[in-house]
Amino acid sequence: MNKIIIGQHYYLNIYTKESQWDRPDKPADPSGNGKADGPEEVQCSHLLVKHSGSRRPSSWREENITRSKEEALDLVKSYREQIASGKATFAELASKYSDCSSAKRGGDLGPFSRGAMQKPFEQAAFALKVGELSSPVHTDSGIHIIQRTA
Ligand SMILES: O=C(N[C@H](Cc1nc2ccccc2[nH]1)C(=O)O)c1cc2ccccc2s1
Repeated sequence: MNKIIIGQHYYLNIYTKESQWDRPDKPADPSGNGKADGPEEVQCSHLLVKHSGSRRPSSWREENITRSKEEALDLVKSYREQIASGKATFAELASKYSDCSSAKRGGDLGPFSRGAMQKPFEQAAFALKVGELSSPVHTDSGIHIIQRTA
């Protein structure tokens, strides 16, 4: 049976919310990258392909978007392959083909924190490492490829 030691102190890291019995050997890191919950803010670029089921099936490049969801997914996969293989840069393809107005900035959305973007987009973006390319992400806007840049 485990002995219970009445009154033994334990140590709580107020930044990462982690607790331990042993006395910490260095001060807690207050910089918020205690890694317990990931980054507070990320910066991403994205390439959006809208389809007939998109919340707003219109964009700077096409007044009335009629492609099917399946066609949109095929396009997104081909763009992802061109970027991953180095045949084209993210910014080149986003500025040519993204149905988001951020196309004018090579797809750059700027820095954002949680709560700013549609949930599926946020979840994918905050799970990426810097430089990483997402798999296709579905939101009410359409289908996205996301690249975390910071
Ligand atoms: O919501 C926007 N654009 C929508 C399409 C869209 N839907 C999104 C959903 C999640 C993340 C980005 C998204 N962009 C549109 O043009 O119909 C944004 C455009 C821009 C431009 C610059 C910076 C942020 C944003 S967010």
